[in-house]
Amino acid sequence: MPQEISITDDDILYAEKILLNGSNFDDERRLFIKDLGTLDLQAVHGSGKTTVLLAKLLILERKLPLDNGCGILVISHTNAAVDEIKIRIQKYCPKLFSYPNFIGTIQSFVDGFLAIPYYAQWKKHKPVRIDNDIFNEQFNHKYPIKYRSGLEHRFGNRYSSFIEEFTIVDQTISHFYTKEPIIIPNLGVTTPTYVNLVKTKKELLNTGILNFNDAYTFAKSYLEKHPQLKNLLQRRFSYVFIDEMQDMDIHQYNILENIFYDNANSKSRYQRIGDKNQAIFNGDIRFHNIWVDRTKLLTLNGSHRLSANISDLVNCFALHRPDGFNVIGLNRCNIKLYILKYSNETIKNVIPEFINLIKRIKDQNIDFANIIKEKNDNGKYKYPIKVIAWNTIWKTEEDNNDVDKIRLADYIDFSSQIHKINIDYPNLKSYLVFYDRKKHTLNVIRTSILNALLRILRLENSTDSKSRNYTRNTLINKIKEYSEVNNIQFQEQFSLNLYNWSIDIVKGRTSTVLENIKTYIPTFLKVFNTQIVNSKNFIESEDLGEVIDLETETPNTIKDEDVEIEISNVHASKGQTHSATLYLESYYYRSYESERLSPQFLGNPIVVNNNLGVRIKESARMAYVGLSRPTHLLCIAIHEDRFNRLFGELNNQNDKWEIINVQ
Ligand SMILES: Nc1ncnc2c1ncn2[C@@H]1O[C@H](COP(=O)(O)OP(=O)(O)OP(=O)(O)O)[C@@H](O)[C@H]1O
Repeated sequence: MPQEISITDDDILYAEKILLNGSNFDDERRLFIKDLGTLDLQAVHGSGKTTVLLAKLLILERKLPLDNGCGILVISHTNAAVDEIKIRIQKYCPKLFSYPNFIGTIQSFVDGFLAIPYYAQWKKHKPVRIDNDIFNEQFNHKYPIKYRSGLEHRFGNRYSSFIEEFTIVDQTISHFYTKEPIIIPNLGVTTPTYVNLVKTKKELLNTGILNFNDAYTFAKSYLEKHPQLKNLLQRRFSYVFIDEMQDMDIHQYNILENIFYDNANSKSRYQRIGDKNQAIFNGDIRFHNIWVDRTKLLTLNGSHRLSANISDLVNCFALHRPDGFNVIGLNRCNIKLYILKYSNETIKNVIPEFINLIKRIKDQNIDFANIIKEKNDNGKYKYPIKVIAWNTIWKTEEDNNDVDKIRLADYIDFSSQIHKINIDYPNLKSYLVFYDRKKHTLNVIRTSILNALLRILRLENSTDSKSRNYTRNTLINKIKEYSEVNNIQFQEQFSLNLYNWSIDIVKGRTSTVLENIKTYIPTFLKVFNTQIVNSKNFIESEDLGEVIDLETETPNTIKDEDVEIEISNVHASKGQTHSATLYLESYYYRSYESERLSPQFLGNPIVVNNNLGVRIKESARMAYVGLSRPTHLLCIAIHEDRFNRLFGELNNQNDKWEIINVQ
């Protein structure tokens, strides 16, 4: 059994002083902080679940070292979440952040404690790399292109995930974790495509070029072959805390469960913390059924972040609604909820109107005026003002005139916001690596790829007299014309490629994209009656040379007098606390959040049953996360057509909402 530790009121007072700016933990939160047994904590948005975990860790630091060399394990999903823990408490916790304790991502835990030792035992050397990018680059390099094109054709968008999700079990292509055979339609196991797939994967495994999923394959095998390992890990880590549990994928969930719960036989105390309603990363609708609550389930219900107005609204979007579900907004701010009603003509005035509103409210509300100014030790705003949207995918030039597919880019003229990006990099790869990573839209990547294609055209100086003078727009027009003249779907495929490449780069699959673009270039050049001659070095060279590091450039912000706002997407705002948030409705799969969720905006809690569509569920989760960020001011931008059609019953006589017509 782990060493018994008791947490006193004095310990809690110590944590409050560091974390709470004069406030206190109430009984519900003290109950969790004091409890070191195996349990789940389901905590609603803004209830302070990160804060109570930090309190517990600050207190445990005072009790370290544990007896018998045992340690504490803290796991989160992303590096950003781990960094957040470090930023907030590392300076108070020198012991917690060193051996035998471990604080890191689920991937770093699995790599370090399971996959690498097992691989080293098997091969007598450590893996060369565990990294999707390098794996994909090497895979595409080794797997003959003639077979790859056939597979890409079969899998379409899913090709990259397929390459990362398979392993070899007895010469059979199988799922990396379940080890079940993967049936590839119309592909026999004796075909060269299949045989070479097996051969290439084996070669990479033997050399030690692994992807992230391979680490789970090895981890699982290690645990199966050495059952005593589980015991060793349980002894090593007496207390295990998993933050943002709802974001774990099923294989991550299972491996943790197997080691640290061990069918209730574990020596470790295992605490899982999260909010099922905020699962927007794994995108897995089944996840609600995967995370099975522990017998001991603690909850944090009140939201310290939200006011009653905001909380009452956000409650309506919660898909996971245990009996009596109701998030109480504990923040006493009484600012109304705002709708900014815009038209096609006034859409670009939505953000300026939001800025005006902030200025007005700050003149009337001293608390708001103070909170928007507050800064952290690192000089950044503690509670930033943000504009967020779900669909931040850049429109292609072709659908620019389609006013009914509104996305983030329609609300703001990015060309005036984005600083000059170098458009003359030394080689194709640089265009894929040095796009502006601070921007959360795909547009910057798409633009960078188009710039690279223009550069190739310039280098080729083809017989098409315009080649040297194309701009991104005229290039797209030329492709459109080519499709029409030849009566083929070239333009559609070109747009789809740009979209898929941009998405894959965001996901870190730069090497795969580079290979895909290289393969596509001859087809692209045919449009201009030319082929690769002068651009060969530009396409092949991979030396990134001395290029400015765009990571250090300023993020996407707009400053108007003393109001600074940041533009971002809903995913990136996860876990954040804003002082004011403007949520821009956006088009996704044939409709808008304001359409799919209009009953919820009007105050009706969502009813979860088997008839509830997948897109409605997705939209509800997105709205739940996005709308639950601000402490004070929540604005939602809705088009007047949708407002008039669906929100007619809201008007300014309402004591909760205020509707502003954007002029
Ligand atoms: N006990 C408390 N008293 C007062 N304020 C608190 C308390 N706990 C947390 N807060 C404040 O409430 C806000 C939200 O806290 P925190 O980020 O820990 O919540 P969370 O549950 O992790 O949020 P989410 O899951 O929605 O991202 C922060 O500004 C935090 O400082």
